[in-house]
Amino acid sequence: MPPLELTLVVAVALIDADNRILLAQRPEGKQLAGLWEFPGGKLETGERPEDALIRELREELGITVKEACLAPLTFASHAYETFHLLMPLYVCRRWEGFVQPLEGQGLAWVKPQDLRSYPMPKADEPLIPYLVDLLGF
Ligand SMILES: Nc1nc2c([nH]c(=O)n2[C@H]2C[C@H](O)[C@@H](COP(=O)(O)OP(=O)(O)OP(=O)(O)O)O2)c(=O)[nH]1
Repeated sequence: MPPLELTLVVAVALIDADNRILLAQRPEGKQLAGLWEFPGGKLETGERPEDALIRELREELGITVKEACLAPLTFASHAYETFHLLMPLYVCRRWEGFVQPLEGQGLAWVKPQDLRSYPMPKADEPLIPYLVDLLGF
């Protein structure tokens, strides 16, 4: 079998003042539709990961994030059937503007201990303990 193509996606756990994490629901018609994920997306050609994340947050949620407010937490490395996902996960507690579902996506602010109640893509499941460790149960 040929090796799976590597896909780089950059994502963030936005954390509010109550230590809740923002999850976004993948829209109908997209791969993994209906599952709850961390905001972010694929890099465009030649784009730096941090720039891609800042762009996605503006496009999807209407917020402005400064690169200095993005702290690396961990990453996902997961073989889906048709590609291998490598996804750095940042955390961010500071942004400008109000979070809005600009692409019609469902949004939920979720306590760390409730993350498991939201069906997530397979790649995301191993990330949950890192958030619980960071934020407490
Ligand atoms: N944003 C994000 N994507 C995730 C997560 N977990 C996970 O497996 N993925 C996968 C789903 C998709 O296959 C890929 C992200 O691609 P996407 O389709 O959302 O990215 P995009 O907005 O740049 O995409 P596109 O419509 O231009 O294809 O990563 C996650 O927590 N956040």
